[in-house]
Amino acid sequence: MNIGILGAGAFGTALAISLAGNGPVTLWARSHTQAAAMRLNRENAQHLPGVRLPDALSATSDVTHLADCDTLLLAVPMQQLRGFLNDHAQTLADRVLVACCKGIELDSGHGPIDVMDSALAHRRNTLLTGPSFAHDIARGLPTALTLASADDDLGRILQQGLTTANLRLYRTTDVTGAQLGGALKNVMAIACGAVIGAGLGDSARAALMTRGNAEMQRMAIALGARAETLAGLSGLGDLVLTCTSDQSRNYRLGLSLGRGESFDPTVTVEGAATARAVAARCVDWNLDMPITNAVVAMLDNDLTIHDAMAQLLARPLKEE
Ligand SMILES: NC(=O)C1=CN([C@@H]2O[C@H](COP(=O)(O)OP(=O)(O)OC[C@H]3O[C@@H](n4cnc5c(N)ncnc54)[C@H](O)[C@@H]3O)[C@@H](O)[C@H]2O)C=CC1
Ligand SMILES: O=C(CO)COP(=O)(O)O
Repeated sequence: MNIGILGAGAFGTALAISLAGNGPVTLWARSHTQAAAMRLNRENAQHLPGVRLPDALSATSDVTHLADCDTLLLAVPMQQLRGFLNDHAQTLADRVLVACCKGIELDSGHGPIDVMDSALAHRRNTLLTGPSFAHDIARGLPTALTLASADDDLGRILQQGLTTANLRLYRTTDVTGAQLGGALKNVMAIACGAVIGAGLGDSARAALMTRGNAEMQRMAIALGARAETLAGLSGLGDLVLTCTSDQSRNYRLGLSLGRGESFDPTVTVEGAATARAVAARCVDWNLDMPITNAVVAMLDNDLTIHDAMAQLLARPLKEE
């Protein structure tokens, strides 16, 4: 497998570092300056400082250097994915594509594979998702991820080719479940960060994670996912990681909301747009998504975390 990775942020770079242990990998950055600095300094100083880029990793900003790559990993943020696909349709044509982003597109309500399926003519579109912080992967720490492909034969090939010394891949054909698990856990991480930031305690966080998991399952199953996918790495696994670690940017945004502090708007926080994308559609989908709606209200400054918790606690009592 000849692998190229497009998007030289934290995640794309971390995956490139790990995959370079298997053989040559090309990492494409849209910025000439960034690619040149990575070649010169053997470091992605902007997104992954302090980690040496291995010799088997070639950094470039020239898409023609991807000509020999049969498999392309796309590591750009979710809301940029469609524009990126349109800009690079020629480069991406006839390759196996692996989206590495997590989220739901605001304009369409679609996840990464759905966006690729609608934007590109071909259908070899897959997704790599699951609990993994870029810094952990880049430092060679053990990580398990989910490779989602509707075509199981393709899934097996990718599972084999993208497994590395520290990345263990499981696979699923439930692309809907994998997309939604990875997207929705970020919304729950914002909520959990807000609870901890406001000093509401670990018990409240455990309640939110569990009810958040129920909310994720409800939506995913309504949209055709399998319940076991949501109980796997791409759902529960990533929910646990992201709701409990301040390595997570979504969780850190939540912490800031809970503390009444500002948050750097240039940081990639996928859960904010995803929460809005879901909240805008959950009435049409006939879905009860109280935590997601509370997150949107907090992001819009319509609710404090204390009011949001009071509202959630005051909901009608029900069976678990
Ligand atoms: N950082 C992490 O630990 C993990 C991130 N992810 C997912 O990976 C995706 C990317 O996140 P990060 O790499 O962390 O973000 P980042 O903020 O570190 O980097 C994003 C990169 O995308 C590039 N980019 C943005 N728009 C582009 C465009 N139109 N064309 C070309 N390049 C473009 C930026 O220049 C930047 O290099 C997100 O969906 C995130 O949820 C998934 C698992 C772990
Ligand atoms: O997806 C991630 C961990 O699996 C990364 O989380 P953040 O985007 O919140 O940093």
